[in-house]
Amino acid sequence: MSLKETLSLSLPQLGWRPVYQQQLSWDELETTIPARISGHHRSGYICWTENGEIHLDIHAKLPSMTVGDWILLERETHQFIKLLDRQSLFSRKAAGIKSYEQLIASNVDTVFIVSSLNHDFNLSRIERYLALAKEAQVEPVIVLTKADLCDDVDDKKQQVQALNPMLNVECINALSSESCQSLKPWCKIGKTIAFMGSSGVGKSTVVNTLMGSETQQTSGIREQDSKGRHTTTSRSLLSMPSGALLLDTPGMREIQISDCEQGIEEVFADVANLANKCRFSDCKHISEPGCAVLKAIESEELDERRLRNYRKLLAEQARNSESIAERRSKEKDFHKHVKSVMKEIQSREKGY
Ligand SMILES: Nc1nc2c(ncn2[C@@H]2O[C@H](COP(=O)(O)OP(=O)(O)OP(=O)(O)O)[C@@H](O)[C@H]2O)c(=O)[nH]1
Ligand SMILES: [Zn+2]
Repeated sequence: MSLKETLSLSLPQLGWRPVYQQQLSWDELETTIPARISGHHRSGYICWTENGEIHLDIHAKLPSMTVGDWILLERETHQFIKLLDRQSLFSRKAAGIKSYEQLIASNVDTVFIVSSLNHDFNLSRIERYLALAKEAQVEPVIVLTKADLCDDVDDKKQQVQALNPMLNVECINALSSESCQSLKPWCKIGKTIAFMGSSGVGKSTVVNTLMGSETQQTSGIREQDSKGRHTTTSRSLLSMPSGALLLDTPGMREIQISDCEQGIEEVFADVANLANKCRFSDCKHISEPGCAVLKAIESEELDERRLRNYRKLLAEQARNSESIAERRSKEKDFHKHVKSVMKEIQSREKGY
């Protein structure tokens, strides 16, 4: 482990706040320092502290951790002490397997769900990302890009707003710094932000515009290794000119719906509320008498597309969770098989 020179950010600039501080005992206040995981490599974690960067080697006693996590390190030796409770977590889970959870990102304050206003505009896709954000317990902001290429910006904005009147929806030209100013309220000092959205919608463009001229400097902070050579270490947490922290991992961009029922139920709370009013408690809303959902569609209170997407996402998340579970169990079987073969070889070698 070594302490390296890095951009020196104060604890509040790193996202530290009372909810983490409260988790420290009197003893820990004296003997430990807080550190935030800013990168993850095969051999270890890159941790940011108030006094610079620390590399934490992976060893068996470490819990499963991810970029964005807050941990405590022993003040002098920088030995790992504990992982602090997370405020939010993006992960992939497999249904029925408690121990299997692939962590993607934690302690994100705001996720920008990016969708473009041209031919990629798709309400169902936005709902899918909303479900992921809800499941992770992160505040979503819908960012509709390519406003400069769209003739009916207001109409499309209203369609998105109709998904939920409480939703924050911003329409921008991602190439214009002035236009991106509308995202600034979520990019304040110490706030951790992330981006989701399909390919080509303009995520990198928004990031580059928000980063301004500092992109190069921040995305690959150059540092010297012991021989004085310049090396670049990849980090997934980047400090932005506005003072916010951008959490950008490949996992975040590729995230799929799995074991996300809670998130889906929250995004489609209106459908669930209607379903509660159906005459039969096991109503499938297909052709049953007294179905409140079908009645709402008929009276145009509920968009049929929304019901279709609700069903589709529920089915998809069940399928994805199952396939993760299946793969996991095959992996386990394989490891068991390898172990038993190794045992047999060993006992043969010993001449039993
Ligand atoms: N005119 C205009 N072009 C935009 C806007 N946002 C993005 N673009 C263009 O759209 C293309 C794709 O943008 P990217 O930022 O690479 O999209 P992305 O979401 O990062 O895509 P991936 O990296 O594949 O995930 C680029 O050519 C951008 O210049 C916008 O608001 N207005
Ligand atoms: Zn019904």
